[in-house]
Amino acid sequence: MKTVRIKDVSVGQGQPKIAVPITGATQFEILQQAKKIVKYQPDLVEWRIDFFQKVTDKQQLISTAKVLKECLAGLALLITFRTAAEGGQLKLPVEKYYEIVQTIIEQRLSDAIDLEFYRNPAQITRLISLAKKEELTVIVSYHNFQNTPIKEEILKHFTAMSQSGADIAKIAVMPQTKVDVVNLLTATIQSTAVLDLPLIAISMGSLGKISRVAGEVFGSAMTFASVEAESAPGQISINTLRKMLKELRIE
Ligand SMILES: O=C1C[C@@](O)(C(=O)O)C[C@@H](O)[C@@H]1O
Repeated sequence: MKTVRIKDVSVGQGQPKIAVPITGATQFEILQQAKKIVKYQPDLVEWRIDFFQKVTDKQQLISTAKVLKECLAGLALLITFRTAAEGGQLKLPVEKYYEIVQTIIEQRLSDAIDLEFYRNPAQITRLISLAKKEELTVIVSYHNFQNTPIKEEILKHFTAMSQSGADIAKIAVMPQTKVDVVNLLTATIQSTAVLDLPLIAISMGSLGKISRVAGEVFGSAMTFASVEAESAPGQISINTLRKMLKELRIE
């Protein structure tokens, strides 16, 4: 599988890389969480800006990102605005979403950006190109907090995402049954065999926890862990996750 760099982190090779989300509502909370997270030295930090109360205030967004970057002392930063349509915290007109994402890219506020693949295709294509031009790594994503599509559909999602020009493709879905979890894992194995980009595949909730620890076996290149605050159901605390990833290493 092709590997992709986010800052100094090589994604798509070896153990899945650990990302820890920041979910603070205020700059104070964001920096408090960041300070705690830095102590655990994950591979990446994800700032979930849909949790940030001042996200629509451009100057606040820029200044908070700058202090956050300093606080992270060199750790790679991914910025994500998860829209309400895909399980995020804040309902905004979609135009505002494009505007916020554009600010992050143009101001180079992070090393990587999450772009929701199923927003307006022309806008997403434009933002992917812009991010590449500004040298941000692009993760295109699809989330479904209700259920897990059938295996053929997951394959179609990954294939379509791989053709978008993005660097990494991510799918996070909610299982209703054990078979849903297996289908996600199978679709991930099959997709990694034919697609030339790192994939991230997450089955959420307690039923899906296995997908968060077994990425090296099934072909998922990144996993999201918690330091106190979770950003999605089923996330495992970073210390536990580290032990499990180590145990499941393929020699
Ligand atoms: O896309 C993802 C994955 C995620 O939803 C999870 O299930 O761990 C957590 C989100 O913060 C992140 O943006």
